[in-house]
Amino acid sequence: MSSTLIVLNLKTYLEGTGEGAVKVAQACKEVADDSGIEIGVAPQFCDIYRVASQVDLPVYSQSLDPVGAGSFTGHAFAQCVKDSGAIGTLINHSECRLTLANIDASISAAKGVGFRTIVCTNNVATSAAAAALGPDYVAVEPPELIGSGIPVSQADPEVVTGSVEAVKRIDPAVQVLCGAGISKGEDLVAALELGSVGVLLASGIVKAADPGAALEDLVSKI
Ligand SMILES: O=C[C@H](O)COP(=O)(O)O
Repeated sequence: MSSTLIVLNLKTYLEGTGEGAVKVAQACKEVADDSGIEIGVAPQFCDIYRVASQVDLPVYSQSLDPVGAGSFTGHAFAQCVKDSGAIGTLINHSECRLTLANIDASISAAKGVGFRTIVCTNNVATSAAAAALGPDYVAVEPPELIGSGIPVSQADPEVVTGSVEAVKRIDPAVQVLCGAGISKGEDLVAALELGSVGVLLASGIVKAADPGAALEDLVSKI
C-alpha cells in the first residue's frame, strides 16, 4: 500500500438497512486492492457494524463524542464505536462541528481506544489550531465547496498549501488531507501535488451512477 489515503464519507446519502453502504464499501475494497491505495469508508453509525463485518476495509465513524460509559444519552461512545468495527473517526466535520474543547476531548477519547483521528477544518487558521491538538490527520475542506462538484484543488489551492505549511510548522507528524468537490483522477493528483497525502470525499462517488467506476477513475492517474 502507498501512503496515500482516500476516505469516502457516506454522510446520510444512503437509505435502507446498510446494503447500500456495504455495496459502496465493497467497491472501495476492490479499487483499493487493485490500486494499492488505502481507501477507508465512513458510513452512518447504524451501518458501521454491518459494513465492518462484511467488508475487509478500514471503517471510520463520521464523528465521535467525548464521553465515557455512563449517562450520556444520544452520544457516540468511543469503545462502542470501536466494538462495532471502526478503526478511526472523523472529528469536527463541517456538517457536525464541535467546540475547540470538544475537538480536543474527542481526539483523546478516540486515541484512548487506539483510533486513527481525522480532524476536519475549514481554513488555514483552523488547520493550524487542529494540528496543535495532535490528531493523525487534518482534513481541510472549505465549506462552500463541499458538495459543489468544484474541486478545492482547483478553486482554492492556497487553502491546501497553506494548511500543509501551517500544520507542518505546528507538528510535522500530523498529515494533511483535503476535500470538497473532489471526484476525478486529476483532482486526486492535484491534491497530492499541493502537498496533501490524500483526500476526504463524498458526493462525487456516493452519488455517481456507478460508484465503483467513479472510484476507478479517482485512482487512475497515480
Ligand atoms: O466529507 C467529505 C466532504 O465533506 C466532501 O464532500 P464532497 O466530496 O461531497 O464535496
